Formats: sequence, C-alpha cells, structure tokens
Amino acid sequence: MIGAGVVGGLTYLQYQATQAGNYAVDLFRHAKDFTTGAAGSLFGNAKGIADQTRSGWERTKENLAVPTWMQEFLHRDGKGEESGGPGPEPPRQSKAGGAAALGTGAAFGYAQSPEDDERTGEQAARDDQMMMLTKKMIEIRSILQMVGQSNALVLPSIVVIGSQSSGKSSVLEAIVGHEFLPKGSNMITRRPIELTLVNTPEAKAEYGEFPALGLGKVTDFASIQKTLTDLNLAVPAEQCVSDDPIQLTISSPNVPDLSLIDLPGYIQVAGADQPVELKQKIADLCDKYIQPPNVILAISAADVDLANSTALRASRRVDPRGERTIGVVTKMDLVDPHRGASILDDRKYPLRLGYVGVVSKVPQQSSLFSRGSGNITNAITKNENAYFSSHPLEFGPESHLAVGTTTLRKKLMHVLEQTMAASLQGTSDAIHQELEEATYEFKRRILPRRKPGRLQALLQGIRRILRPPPGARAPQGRARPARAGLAGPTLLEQTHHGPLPPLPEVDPLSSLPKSDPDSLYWHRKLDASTSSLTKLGIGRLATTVVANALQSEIDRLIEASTFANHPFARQAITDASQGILNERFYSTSDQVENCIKPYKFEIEVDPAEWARGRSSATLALQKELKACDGAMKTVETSVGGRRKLRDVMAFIDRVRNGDVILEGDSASAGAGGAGGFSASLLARGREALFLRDRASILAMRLAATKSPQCAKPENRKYHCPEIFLDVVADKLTATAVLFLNVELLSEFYYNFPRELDLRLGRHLSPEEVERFAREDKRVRGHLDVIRRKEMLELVLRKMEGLKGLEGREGGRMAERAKMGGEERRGAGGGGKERGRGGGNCFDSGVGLPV
Ligand SMILES: Nc1nc2c(ncn2[C@@H]2O[C@H](COP(=O)(O)OP(=O)(O)OP(=O)(O)O)[C@@H](O)[C@H]2O)c(=O)[nH]1
Repeated sequence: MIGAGVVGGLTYLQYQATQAGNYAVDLFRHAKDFTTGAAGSLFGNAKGIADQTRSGWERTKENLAVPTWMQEFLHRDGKGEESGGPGPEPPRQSKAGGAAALGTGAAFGYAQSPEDDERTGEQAARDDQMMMLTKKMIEIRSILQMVGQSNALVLPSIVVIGSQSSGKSSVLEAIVGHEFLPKGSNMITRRPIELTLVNTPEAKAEYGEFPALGLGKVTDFASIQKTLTDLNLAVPAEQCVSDDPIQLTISSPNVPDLSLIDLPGYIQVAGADQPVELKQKIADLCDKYIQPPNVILAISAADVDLANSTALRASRRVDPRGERTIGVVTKMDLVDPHRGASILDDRKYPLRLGYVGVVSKVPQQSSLFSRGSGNITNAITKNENAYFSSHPLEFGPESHLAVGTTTLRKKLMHVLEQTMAASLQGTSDAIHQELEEATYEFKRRILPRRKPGRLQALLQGIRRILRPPPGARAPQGRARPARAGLAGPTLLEQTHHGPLPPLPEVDPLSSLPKSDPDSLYWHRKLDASTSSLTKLGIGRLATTVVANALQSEIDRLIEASTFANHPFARQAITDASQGILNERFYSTSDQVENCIKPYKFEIEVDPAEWARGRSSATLALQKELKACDGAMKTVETSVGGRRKLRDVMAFIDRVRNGDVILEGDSASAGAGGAGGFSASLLARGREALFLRDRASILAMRLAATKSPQCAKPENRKYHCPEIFLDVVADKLTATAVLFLNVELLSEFYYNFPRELDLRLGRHLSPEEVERFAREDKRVRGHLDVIRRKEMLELVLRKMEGLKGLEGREGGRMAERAKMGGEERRGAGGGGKERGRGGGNCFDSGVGLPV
C-alpha cells in the first residue's frame, strides 16, 4: 500500500501542474457563464452604440466636416427658403445695408470712411448684389471642394502667373491689404496657394484660416506668412515644386470676395542648386491651373519688354484670343510715363479684358508698419495716386487707360463674377449629373439595407457569436473541478504524440509494496506534496490563469465579431476588460492566497469528502488505465500483430536485463536496428514497454484506492495518499474558485457593461461616433455617398437661387450697355475685339463697368 502512496507522491508534480489547469478549466467555465450573461449587456450596449451611431450620422451630416461658416450659410438658407423660396437675398438695407455698403467700399479699395465713398446709392446697391453672386459662388466652390474633386465641378478662380520678381506677390498683397506671402530669394513659392478672400462687411476683424491645418483664425498676418513659408519650404529642395495646393481663406471687411491662385514664378534657367527640369515643372504646374474656366492674371513688369513676358506667352497658348486674360503691368514707376502708357495701350498683344498698370510696391515707411496688423491698402493707393496723378497727360481723367490697384480690384471682382455667372449653367448641369449618380449609388448601397440596418445586422451577428454553443451551458450549481487532467491527457499526450520519457535503469517501484508505512522518509515525501499545493504564490498563479483565460475569451469574441474590423471599438473593449482585470488583480490574488493559507497547516477531511475523493481517484485511474490499453492496441496494430510486438518487447527486455549483449551501440540506439528488428520496430517496442509498465503501476494504484484499507479517512493520509491529495486539491480549488468568483468575476460581470457603456456607449462624442462608424469600410462608403448627395443637393438649391440673381444682374448690365457703355473705361482693347467669338460671357456685348 505504501508503494501506491509513494506513486501518488511521485505524481504530485503532475497534480500541481494540473491544478492550474483545473482552476483554468473551472474558471474558464465561469468566464463562459459570464460571457453568456455579458452577451446580453454587450449586445444591449452595442445596440446603444448603433442608435448613437445612427443619430450621430444625422448630426455629423450637419456638423462634421462642415465649417462654421457653411453651417451659418445652411442655416441662413433654410430661413430664406421658409420665407420665400430659394431666391436671392435682397440687398441689405438700413444699418446692415450701410455696413455692407461701407464694407463693399472698403473691399473695392475705396477710401475707408463713409464720407470718402464716392459711389452713388444705385451703384453701391449694384456692387453689393454683384458681390453677393461671387460670394455665394465662392461658398458653393468651397462646398464642392468638400464633395470631391471633379473637373466638371470646379468653379472659376483667378490664377496669378508671372516671371519671378515680376511683382505677383506685391499685387496680391495690395489687394488683400497685408504682407502675408512668403518672401525670399531661394524660390520660396513652391506650391500653389489657393487664396479665398471673403468679404465680411459687418465684422471688424481680419484673419486667415488654413482649413486643412485646423489652426483656427490667425489674426497675425506675420504668422500667416510664416506658416505659408514653412508649408512651401516643406517641399524638398530637389523636388522644388509640388502641385499639392495650400488652401488659405482670408476674411476681412476690406477684401472683395475673390478666389485667387498664386503660383510659383516662371524662371528662365534653373539655378546651380536646382533640378534641371525645374523650368518645365513650373511651366507644367502653371499650365494645369490656367485652363478654362479660370481667369488668367498675367503679370508683367513694365521694365521688361512685353514681347518677353513669359506670362503673356503662356496665356496665349491656352487663351489664344485673349478672352479670359487680364494683363497687369507692374512697376509702372520704373519706366518713363510715356513708355508706361504705350505698354498699357498695347495693340500687339490685345486682351479683351485689357491691361491695368499698377505701382503696388509698399512705400518704405509703411512696410514696417504693415508687418504688424496695419492695413497697407491706403498707403499703396496713396503712393500710386501720387504717381499717376503726377502724369496727368498719360494717366489723367482724359486717358482711356486703366491704372491703379483699386481699378484692378474692381476689374477682378467684375470679371470673376461674370465668369462665375457664365459657368453657372454648365456647373449646375454637371452637378445634376453628379447628383443623379450619387442618388443611384445611394439607392444601390443603402436603401436595400434599411431592413435590417447595417449595424443592426452586424450586432445580430455578434449576438449569435456571443451565444454559447449548444451543450456549453453552465452546469447547475457549483461544478466540481475537472480532474480529468490528473490522468488522461498528460499520459496520452506522451504515449501518442510526445517523446517517450527515459525509462529508469532499475525500477524502484518494485520494492515499494514492501516498504514500511510508518517510514519518516515517505511521510516527508507526502507532506511535501501536500504543501506544494498550498505554496506561496498559488493565489497569484490562479488569478493570472483566470484573468488570462477571461481576456483571451474576450479577444476571441471580438475576433469572431464584426468589431474585429473596428480598431477603435476593439481597443475600447480590450481596454475595458483589461482595466477591470488589472484593477482587481492584486486584491484577488491576496484573497485567494489568504483563503488557502489554513490548508497549509491542517486539513480536515470528513467521510463524505473522502468517499468523493476515493471514487474520483478511482475513476481517474481507471480512465488512464483504459487509455493505456487503447494505446497498447494501437501499437500492436501498427507493428502488425500481438505476436510480433511480444517478440520485440521480449528482445528489448533481454537487452535491458543484460541477457543479450549487442555489438557496438546498444539496441535502443541502433539506427539500423538490432536482433533482426528494424529501428522503427524497436521504437514501437520501447513504447509498448512503457505502456505495459505504466499499466501495471496504474493497476497497483487502483488496487490501493479500492482496498478496504482506503475506504475511510481515519489515519489514511499516509496509506492512501492518492485519495488524500485528490480531496485536498478539490477543497483548495473550491475555496479558490469561491474567492475568484467574488473578487474578480462578479466585479467583472458588474463593471464590464458599464465600462463598455463609458467607452463605446452614450458617452461618445459625435466625432468619436463618426470615427467609429467610418472604421468600417462599407459604412464609410455609405456615409460618403450620403454626404456627397446632400452636399450636391445643397449646392443645386443654392445655384437655383443664384440663377435668379444672375438674371437680374445680367438685365441691368444689358440696360447699361444700351445706354452708352461709357463705363467701359479700363476694358482696354475689349471693345475692338468684341465682334469675335461667341458663347463666352465677355462676348455678350456687355462692357465691364470698370
Ligand atoms: N518700384 C517698384 N517695385 C516693385 C513694384 N512691385 C513690386 N516691386 C518690387 O519687386 C520685387 C519683386 O516683387 P514681388 O512682389 O516679390 O515679385 P514676385 O513676382 O512675387 O516674386 P517671386 O515670388 O520671387 O516670383 C520686390 O522687391 C518688390 O518690392 C512696383 O510696382 N514698383
């Protein structure tokens, strides 16, 4: 009997290892119970997320990615429609009208006080209305930019081209009234700058915004300049230019509504440190932007012969009839006035929109001032006026030549307005077509999925996944810890799959049945086995096993659900579970450690526990014995029969007993076989020997547990250790499970849904909801289609309103044209060219009121 006890003692390691497994199995089941319960809350929670996401969509459609100005615009438009359909807004009256007129005056570059506004009321109202069309078109342009780039949907801009140092920046800055463009000798303008000017007549503040950077309103123009410089210099020197545009919006009561594009200046030859193909790259970039419907602002310096103007040459290539090019001659102060006048009166390179001469250099003393927040428009205008009025013969009131930044501003506004009006119908048709496509896409993708909704379906899938498989329902009451691991798998794994353990040279077990049951040596061995089950750290080990099992179960559930494609949700769920597990870890480990401490000293075993342990140990041994027999049969079949196996086993036995002496290496190591048996046959024989020995030990242990001596607990600890260890393991597991349940699992069960709610439920901001929804490729596609469709609808509504405005303005302009067209001053050779061409707004017989 003592032998059986010692065998039990020898297998304590196996016990110990399997205890962790027992905890895991038991607690895994608890985790499953939890998951079953949590499935409901997770589902409910996820349903909340779906609702949230849906309403988030509604909100984000309105709020997200729609800048504040557009929201205001939307809002205003809504009101407009309520009160009278999508007609144009009436010109502002009274106080607001005054402010608007004043603002418009400032935008035109007129003097900045009401007394200096020389315009008649009718002219001011007309200018206001004209600006309204451009303003709305610029707003529409910005919405279209958000819809996505398509050539058909691009509304016209004014593109500024010219050689390096021709004065492009100075002209733009004179229009804006601030020095804000990058300056420097080392080709600083490397990217197109898409500049949108927004006239804000009722506001005082002037500020810039970089929509793509999200820097907010930048009121310091020096820092706008710095940002532009940084963005340009970010293009590597070896690349030198990039066609990735920088978008900048400047809002001010002093700027007109304009959309302008500043481009890198043309160069004659690339510098030593520049790529050779730079000249061509710049030309290509400019060519890309000077295509219709854009208006070309071709800048040429007066001190350079027009015949050598790269800007005019480039514009002639794409606009051979000079119908959409405005010529700007800068640095008029650097040439003799007579020569300056003759350049502007040029007949060799006629442009329908004419030439304007400017002196846009900031006078020295105002330059320093302007680097702060001061406006430079007045300083430039005064300087210019002083120059042109000092040459009345060439540029005086009698002259038909167009000069001055103010004139240029006005011309730009009119030309852009007319170009925009001309593109209205074409763009509106293109938008109709895009909208049709978007509506089709919307119907195709979204309508059929309404029942059930996309996320609804996804969540149904999750519910299905979270439902435990049939038969995996939690057993009623507290389940006994699984002890199958005690016997079966470990051995079976070894016999069938793993390498065989080395056999002892001499079998010590054969002497065990005769050992003294009161031997101190064996008592100590057994005590050591028992105390190993309660050794320090077992609480931590058990908690780790459970926490890991729970976490991997959660991971598995996420992986199998559609949340797998949602990094955001995935992270949130993982964080939620890990957060709770980490928080509970130390207190749970301590509790488990403390609860099993008493077992270190004294373990009470009552008869019922003993009986349970005895039948459990018996069952485990029987199971393993059966597995051994089964394995032996498999080996028999694999070698071709019992007799053959018996022969090879007998041969190995003889070798081991020394009855057979092999030459060279031993039989067990012989690669080519021995005794007439092949190497693989010998390996199978060794396996069979192991199984035979194992079975005989198991039979001995079984006989011990079944013996009457082991029927009762009294003083049987050392006689029947197999049963005793089983009882101890059972008690420890039950106690540990109890505390793990209370300290870890019920806390987890309670907190997990709350944590999920916090991270994925109602507490998500609209931005997070949008981000979450967008992580799914298909949902993202749906959202994009919805957004595109809605934006296109919005744009169309606005365009319909604008058509009315354009009709009215067109009528007025035609009337004025009939009355004499004296306002055509500044249109240059336009009058002479008007007979040619057709279809363009500038061919309508309407002169420019400049
Ligand atoms: N006298 C005079 N100088 C001017 C005038 N306009 C510009 N300048 C000067 O000409 C130089 C070049 O002007 P910019 O406006 O920087 O020319 P740019 O075409 O933008 O130059 P890049 O950005 O290098 O292509 C500067 O020193 C200006 O001060 C003008 O009307 N008269």
